[in-house]
Amino acid sequence: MHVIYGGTFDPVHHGHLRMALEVGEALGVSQVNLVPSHIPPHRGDTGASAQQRLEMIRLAIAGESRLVLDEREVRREGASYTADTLRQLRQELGSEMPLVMVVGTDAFASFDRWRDWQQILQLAHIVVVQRPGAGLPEGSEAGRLVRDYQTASVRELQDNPAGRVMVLNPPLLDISATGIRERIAGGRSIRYLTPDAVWQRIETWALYRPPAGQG
Ligand SMILES: Nc1ncnc2c1ncn2[C@@H]1O[C@H](COP(=O)(O)OP(=O)(O)OP(=O)(O)O)[C@@H](O)[C@H]1O
Ligand SMILES: O=C(O)c1ccc[n+]([C@@H]2O[C@H](COP(=O)([O-])O)[C@@H](O)[C@H]2O)c1
Repeated sequence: MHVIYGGTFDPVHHGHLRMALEVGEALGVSQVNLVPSHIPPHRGDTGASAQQRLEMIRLAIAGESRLVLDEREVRREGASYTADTLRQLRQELGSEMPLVMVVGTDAFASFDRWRDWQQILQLAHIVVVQRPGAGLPEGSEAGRLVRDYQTASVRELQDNPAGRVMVLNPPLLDISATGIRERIAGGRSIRYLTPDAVWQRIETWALYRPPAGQG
């Protein structure tokens, strides 16, 4: 089973890293592949460049063999559409290998506005991770997919290449990249929200600070 976990990672933090390990363990895989977006299709500018976000992930996962950095979206450049990434992976992995995309409920809530979203389920399974405070809106397509496709067992993901939706409820850390950027902008500490090597790099690069004169 090949598991990918996409995100903006602006910056990567302990919430992402713990969630990746929890999901990897729940699915019984030895690796979870982190796929940072080059340009997230649905957001404004990122605070850190794509290369800086890659480097922070490298620092965060150094020495952790269960977490792997997949740089394909940054190398592809342009807007990063998940459907493109999954098509590329499907070609590489062949038609039989189970392919899983992990996504939090906050991001999955807008799934029916993702490019080629109907094709995504033909390419991969989706594991939806329930984030506290981020439910799936009543009557939304995302909510319907969870209800209609929801599968009970990891076994079903293993036995099929794509097309199942599974909801997981692992213990999560209440950390967001927005909270980290806001703390820095407000002159507060972000220590212990992200690995020390990432925290130090953010300091060195002076990321996420307000432009001079506005701080
Ligand atoms: N603390 C967390 N625990 C579990 N999953 C998380 C956590 N933070 C983010 N995620 C999930 O990680 C993926 C990538 O998220 P993203 O890079 O946007 O991080 P974020 O912290 O939500 O950032 P932002 O605050 O900028 O939106 C999404 O699927 C999101 O649901
Ligand atoms: O492909 C799309 O249209 C699309 C739209 C919104 C989000 N996504 C993906 O969802 C993942 C989480 O997004 P985000 O904004 O929480 O970082 C990330 O891998 C994005 O590329 C993808």
